[in-house]
Parts: sequence; structure tokens; C-alpha cells
Amino acid sequence: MALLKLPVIDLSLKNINPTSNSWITKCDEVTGALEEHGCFIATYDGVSQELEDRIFLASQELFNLPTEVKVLNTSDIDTPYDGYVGQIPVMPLYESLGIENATTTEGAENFTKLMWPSGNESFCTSVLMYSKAVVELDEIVMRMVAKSYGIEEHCESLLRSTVYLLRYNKYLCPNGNEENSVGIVPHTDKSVMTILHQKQVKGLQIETKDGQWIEVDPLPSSFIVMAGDACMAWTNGRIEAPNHKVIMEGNQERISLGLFTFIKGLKIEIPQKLIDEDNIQRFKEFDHIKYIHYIRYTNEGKTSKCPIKSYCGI
Ligand SMILES: O=C(O)CCC(=O)C(=O)O
Ligand SMILES: [Fe+2]
Repeated sequence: MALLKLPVIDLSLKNINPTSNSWITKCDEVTGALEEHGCFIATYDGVSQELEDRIFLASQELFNLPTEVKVLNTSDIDTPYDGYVGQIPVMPLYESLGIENATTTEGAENFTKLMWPSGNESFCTSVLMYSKAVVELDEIVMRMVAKSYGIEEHCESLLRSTVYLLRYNKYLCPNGNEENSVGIVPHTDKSVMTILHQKQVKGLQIETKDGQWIEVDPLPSSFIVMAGDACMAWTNGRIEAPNHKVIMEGNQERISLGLFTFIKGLKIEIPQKLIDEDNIQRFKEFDHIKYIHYIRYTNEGKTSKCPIKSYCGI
């Protein structure tokens, strides 16, 4: 295990000031971290301790539901992200549920009704409040990247077409059976960005460009901001989606929350500013939702080593 650490960048709302002289330096710090590692750790005060406690408490209620209820969380052709995932032979410790359009009242209510037909107001409110608070962090990061690259307008149109998936992940402890310590197998995310939050129990590992794995320590009020495949295409390969996995140790269960961003109703194309003689165009414009279909439903997409390249690479 590498002793490397990911950069920690303070993005607390109280310290964010886009009109300050040092703003562009801060934007370049964020963009540089993403270019180098594909991710960084943001300290962020937009989620209060109370909200954090609520959202993790809600996760216990959710995972405690009977499996026959949890499997009702399915996905469809318009929103083809995974629904309930669990009892997979290669990842026996892992269980997960995804809430589509988690930032909208309709999205949070639909999911809540599906899980608790007689209602669960507190769960629904927690999901909405948490998702909205984390979206704010996503928007800050996207705008910082856009500022560094001078592609602000392009970024605003992407933000207007962004939909959000909130995923609750639970990992059982391996109980000393270290051969079965895989929580989640190595993968890149298919999103534009993913914002992960882990509570107390570590387990997430990120692969560096030279093939070493970095363990991510849970820090208070911190979020892991990670680029997905779509970000790699959007930035013409400047920011690569990092490979990551979860390995469980010790005797504590682990809960994490991921907010994933997807673009709907607008094709993702590389801003002209990011294409020139030295940086030739590496990806064609593409539809993000169709890309998810490709990965989930086609053999080529399922087996490709780098699906974003095989889907829309030039
Ligand atoms: O649990 C984690 O920290 C990572 C989860 C993850 O990689 C994913 O949901 O795509
Ligand atoms: Fe992931």
C-alpha cells in the first residue's frame, strides 16, 4: 500500500470567494489535483453534523428493510443506472441502493414510497437535504474546473442538464476472512463527477497513474470528489477517471454515500477551447445515457477495458 496521500482542498462555503484575487489559484489547485489523481479530498461545511448523522441513521433504516422490498429499487431504460445491487458472488460483502433524481421532491418521494408505502417523511427529507447540499459542492468544483480551462459557458449548459443519483452503499465486515475482503471490485465511475462520503470506517482505495493504490482516510467533514468517464471525454482526456475499489478490513461494517452526476437531454461535446494542434480531439460528442446503456447492455461495453474510449474515442 502506497503511503501517498491525496490532496486535501478546503472548499468550505465560508471560505469560497470567487471575487477574491486568489480565486484562480484555488481553481487551478482543484483542476491540477483532478488532472494528477482524477480525484481529491474536499473539506466542506455544507453538510452539518446533524444532517450527516441523519443521513447515516437513515441508511440503517434502509438496509434493515427486507430484501424483497429493497429489490423493488429497479432501473429502467430512461434511467439505466443500477437499482438495488446485492448478493453478487464476486462482491459478497456489498449491498447498494440508488435514488434517482434525488435532488427533486418527486425523486426522493418516489423512492421513499417504494420502500415505505405508508410513508417515511424523515427519510425523504434527509435525502433531499443531503443531496442538495452535496450538489452545491459539485457545482463549485465544476465551475472551478471551467474557470481554469476558460469554458464557463459550456459548463453552465452542462450543469443545467445534470441529473443526480444518490447511492447508499453498505459493506459487511469480512470477519477475519481476508480472502473475502473485496467490497467493490476496481472500476471507474461512469458519471461526470462522483462525490463520495464515508463515515469513520475506511476501505476506499484509489489507483495512481503509476499503478499504486492509495488508501483514503475518512476525515471529518470531508468528501472525495472523483471524476468519472464522462468528465474524461468532456475535458478531452485532461482529467482521467481514476480506478478505485473498496477493500474491507477489521470488524466494522462500512457505509458510504455517493452522489453521481449524469447529463440528460444534451450531448456532451468537448469545448473548442480544449482542442488545438497540441491537443487533438480525442472523443466524439456523445449521449451520456446512451453510454450507460452501452456499458450495461452490450457485450462490447461490458467487456471493454476502457469503455469511454471504445464508445466515443477517436
Ligand atoms: O464506497 C465507496 O467508497 C466507493 C463506492 C463506489 O466506488 C461506487 O459506488 O461507485
Ligand atoms: Fe465507484
